Amino acid sequence: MPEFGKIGFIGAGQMAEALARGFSNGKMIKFEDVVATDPTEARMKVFKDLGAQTVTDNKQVVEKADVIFIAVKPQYVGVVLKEVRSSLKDNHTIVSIAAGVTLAQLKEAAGDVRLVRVMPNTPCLVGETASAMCLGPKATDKDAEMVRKLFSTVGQCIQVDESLLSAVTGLSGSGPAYVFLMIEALSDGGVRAGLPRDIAQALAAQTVLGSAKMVTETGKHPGQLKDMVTSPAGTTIAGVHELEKGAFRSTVMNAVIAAANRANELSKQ
Ligand SMILES: NC(=O)C1=CN([C@@H]2O[C@H](COP(=O)(O)OP(=O)(O)OC[C@H]3O[C@@H](n4cnc5c(N)ncnc54)[C@H](OP(=O)(O)O)[C@@H]3O)[C@@H](O)[C@H]2O)C=CC1
Ligand SMILES: O=C(O)[C@@H]1CCC=N1
Repeated sequence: MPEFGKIGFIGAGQMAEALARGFSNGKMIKFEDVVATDPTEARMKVFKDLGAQTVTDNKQVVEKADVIFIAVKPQYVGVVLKEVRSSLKDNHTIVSIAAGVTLAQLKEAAGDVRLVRVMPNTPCLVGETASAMCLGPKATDKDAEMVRKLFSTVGQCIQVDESLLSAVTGLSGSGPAYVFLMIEALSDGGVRAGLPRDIAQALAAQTVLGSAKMVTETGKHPGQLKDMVTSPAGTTIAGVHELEKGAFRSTVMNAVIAAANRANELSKQ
């Protein structure tokens, strides 16, 4: 019996694939212990080609798996859980990654089963996810330990109160998209200044990676690290001044808040 039993994915889209590949790269699971389902044949093929078992009925995932990831869009979570409710047993742990769908809504649809909410992000594909989880009333310490262990192999997983999960969604759930925009914009800037595209993109990505590492490894405040780059009357302050004119920091803050608000709206649908 594998450590986590069989892992099921209801919904085999982008995030399910990122998780499954990440868990497999982190040697937490083998694809032969994964069972997945999705209405889109092309998505089933992705999982089949990776070595997972694919089934055509959501109930079959529940019958075959012990840990079941609900990885459909938020508006379908209730429908999917009601569909499989009668097949859920004591051995099952349900892990929903859907933005905005609350533990109370999950319980209403699935019944009083062991529920965990996780908000991951796509960098789990490269072992660098920033994720947060919260536990439903029936989830056990073992469930918490299992989910933490799974997600810790693909990055970080912190336990938070459910009231913070929309803020987590706005920051780290959606955050990779903001960072990708930043990398694209840095590359475009480099191209505008005369660099070939491939060199610009490599420099932009490595600059973001190295800067993030300086924050995590030195523990210094980002403002202090910014000051270390910024020579008096130098080049950097000229660039920083342009960003401040464009309200860079408040725009990024507003992006996080807009995404968190959207997660709260999804809870009300
Ligand atoms: N993408 C991300 O970065 C993150 C996503 N999430 C959450 O993950 C969930 C999935 O998002 P994402 O992977 O991006 O979305 P995708 O659309 O890529 O994946 C969802 C998949 O579920 C399938 N699906 C739809 N209805 C059903 C059903 N009744 N039974 C089984 N499968 C079904 C969809 O098929 P079809 O296309 O045919 O409808 C689709 O392939 C969402 O709830 C999102 O909030 C959380 C964190 C990060
Ligand atoms: O865009 C979304 O709704 C999902 C949730 C967090 C990241 N992607």
